[in-house]
Amino acid sequence: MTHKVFIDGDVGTTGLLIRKRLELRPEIELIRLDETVRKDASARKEAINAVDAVILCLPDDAAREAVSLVENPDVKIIDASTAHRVHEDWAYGFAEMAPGQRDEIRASKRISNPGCYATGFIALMRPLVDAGVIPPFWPSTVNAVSGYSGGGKSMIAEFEDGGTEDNYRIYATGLNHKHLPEMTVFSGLESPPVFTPAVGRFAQGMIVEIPLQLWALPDEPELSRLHEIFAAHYAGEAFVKVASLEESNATKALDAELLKDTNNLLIHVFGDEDGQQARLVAVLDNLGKGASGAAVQNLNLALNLDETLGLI
Ligand SMILES: NC(=O)C1=CN([C@@H]2O[C@H](COP(=O)(O)OP(=O)(O)OC[C@H]3O[C@@H](n4cnc5c(N)ncnc54)[C@H](OP(=O)(O)O)[C@@H]3O)[C@@H](O)[C@H]2O)C=CC1
Ligand SMILES: CC(=O)N[C@@H](CCC(=O)OP(=O)(O)O)C(=O)O
Repeated sequence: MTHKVFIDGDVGTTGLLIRKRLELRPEIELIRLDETVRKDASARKEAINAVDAVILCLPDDAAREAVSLVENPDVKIIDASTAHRVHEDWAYGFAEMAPGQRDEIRASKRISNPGCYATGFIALMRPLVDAGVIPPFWPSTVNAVSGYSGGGKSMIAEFEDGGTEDNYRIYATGLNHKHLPEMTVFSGLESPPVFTPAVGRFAQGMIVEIPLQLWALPDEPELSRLHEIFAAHYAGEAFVKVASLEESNATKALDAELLKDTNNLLIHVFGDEDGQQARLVAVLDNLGKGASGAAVQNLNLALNLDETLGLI
């Protein structure tokens, strides 16, 4: 049995990588629009309503427009944009986030693909909040650096065609990054973190990290307790791995490009010798587990296929 899939925006950064992954899959029949009509609403509407699943790889407004074109009650939509991430009728497409999330994705016809930074932050924060080690009122901070492909075609052109000489720059200085709503809702925290993103002169990959003063937390947890929580939470997961404390202890530096071209996310729990401070670190590919890999994982779930098909 084949499943018909339409990627709306399949020549963009995220869409193209999803297409490359799906083109190799015999059980997927990709419906494509000719270049001359790929932005034409009536051509898109016809494609959207003729398939089993649609993956939206569009700017937010175009994603909202695409959803308004749906008439087929059976079509499943996976939206890679920010438009529906905290919408209550949409399942948040982070299967590993919490017990029951994978089933919610499987059962839903509307799935939002998480933001790349949000994936790293929630992967680190949610298990600790659920375990009661970090209280919901905790005033959190998250620091991150992303490859420039995170800014889509325009940022890729900026870095590759001489539009900027920046090697590393911070941004979102107004503390208003678009991932903050999903970071807050799905971490279990009551207030948004202080989020300090940066972009570097490399195409793909990212590091997201949460610094913690362990002595200030209500139960003054030991590093090993945090590690135990992550190890138990992600046990058996194909795409989220937790480095052992020994490995983390031996890791003196970490490359943001470590997991590029994969759908993997690696967690390190680093700490100081006295057990007073921790750096919780997630490494992932902004275009992998942070975008196109996660979209393919969600598509597999939505179509009731093996979740790992077509992914490394
Ligand atoms: N890059 C990343 O790391 C991540 C991106 N995302 C999200 O995925 C979505 C796509 O991002 P990304 O691939 O980076 O962006 P790009 O700018 O690389 O691609 C967007 C594509 O959408 C096309 N497009 C724009 N408007 C329409 C329309 N009305 N109808 C049809 N196609 C249209 C663009 O056409 P044209 O080629 O003519 O400009 C372009 O090909 C965004 O919402 C983004 O926020 C999510 C996670 C990570
Ligand atoms: C480097 C860079 O600019 N990154 C993008 C986020 C990319 C991403 O994952 O965000 P969406 O899924 O919400 O598009 C940004 O900070 O806006």
